[in-house]
Amino acid sequence: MAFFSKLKDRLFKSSSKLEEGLEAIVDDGGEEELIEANEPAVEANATAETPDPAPVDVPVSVEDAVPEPEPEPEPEPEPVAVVETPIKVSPEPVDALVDPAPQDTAKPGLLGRMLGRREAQKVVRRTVDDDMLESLEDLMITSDMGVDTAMRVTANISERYLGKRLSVDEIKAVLAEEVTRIMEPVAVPLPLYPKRPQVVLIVGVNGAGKTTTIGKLASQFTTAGKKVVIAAGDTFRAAAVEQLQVWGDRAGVPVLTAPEGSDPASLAFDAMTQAEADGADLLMIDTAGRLQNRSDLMEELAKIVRVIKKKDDTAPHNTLLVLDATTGQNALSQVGTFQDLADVSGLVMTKLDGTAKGGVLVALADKYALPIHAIGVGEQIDDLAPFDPEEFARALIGITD
Ligand SMILES: Nc1nc2c(ncn2[C@@H]2O[C@H](COP(=O)(O)OP(=O)(O)OP(=O)(O)O)[C@@H](O)[C@H]2O)c(=O)[nH]1
Repeated sequence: MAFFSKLKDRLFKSSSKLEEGLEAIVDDGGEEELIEANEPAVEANATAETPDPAPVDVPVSVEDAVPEPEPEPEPEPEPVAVVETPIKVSPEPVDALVDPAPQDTAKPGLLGRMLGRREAQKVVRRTVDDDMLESLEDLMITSDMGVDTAMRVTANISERYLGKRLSVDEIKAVLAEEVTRIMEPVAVPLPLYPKRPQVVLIVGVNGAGKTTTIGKLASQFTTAGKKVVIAAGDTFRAAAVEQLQVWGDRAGVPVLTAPEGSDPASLAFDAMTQAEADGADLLMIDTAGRLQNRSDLMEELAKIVRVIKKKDDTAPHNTLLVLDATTGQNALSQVGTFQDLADVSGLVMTKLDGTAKGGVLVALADKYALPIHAIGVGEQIDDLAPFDPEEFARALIGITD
């Protein structure tokens, strides 16, 4: 199955919520129209404003991302976007002006057919006015896209379409275009640097999906030919360490552990030593997610960073915050909290499958503009996908091909 339809199927809860809302908005005050097949609803110049889709994979350059104190002996670094490896989708153009799903078809009469008239279709359209825009704004807010985003998107729609008549499918296309535009700048694959080992610190609350994401990433990096080492930094929870070992086995990657209750910073230091000795390309360090005791966690993370820096003062090279999409608006506040605790460099959003809260990604992008490196769409090892803004927008809004 193509990944696009997979994501669409998995985001169905978000999309069906939006879809039902849009249908209700258009039905409320909309009127049925008979249109010629493929007749545009609004002037062609509206499409002229459609932005060109940005390239999906935009690796961050090494120079920009990691200040190197000494020049590397290697030739000019080539950032490798590991999350783009397994699945590649070609974005499809958003055609805002064609109503692709007629609800009914009226056959032309004999005379019409003899004169070669095209088939007419029935479609319900509603005039874009203040009431309609307000309903649209409310729908976006209840779909977790955030108040600011909802206001901005409806303002854009108002500017382009006020007074024009749009069908559900046409509004969906316009919305997908707007969401794509917001998401494009944050769609940045996890960068790989020539620095060995590249140290990736994984942070996030318990249950967000850190262990699973580390396992999935380790598998993808390994498939991409990278040597990976994992450090089980949540030393206070034996179950967490065991789970990480299970994922390490699945990915074929060694997991370094320390006795229960021992200092996570000391494990991080040992892991650095071993990763260096092994010539590992990547060291992924899991961390605890006990937000209940914030100051302890802050101290723990700060200490891990301090000892890592003793080995390599440019490390950690990435601090990934793993967020659970099912927590909706809570994911937003977690970003704020973890930005205070650690220097978050990018996000992975898990559990986008089977949630009606996928819209929170739009609010996150709009508010924090942090790179979204990948999304989790299931519990299996392959269920980590590159973040493709257009694909996401179409899946979120429920556009069918
Ligand atoms: N459906 C779905 N489930 C996921 C995804 N990612 C993780 N999970 C599930 O979420 C639960 C928690 O995942 P973990 O990886 O253990 O989360 P954690 O952050 O390491 O949690 P702690 O070990 O408690 O710190 C597990 O049951 C995972 O299978 C995803 O993308 N989709």
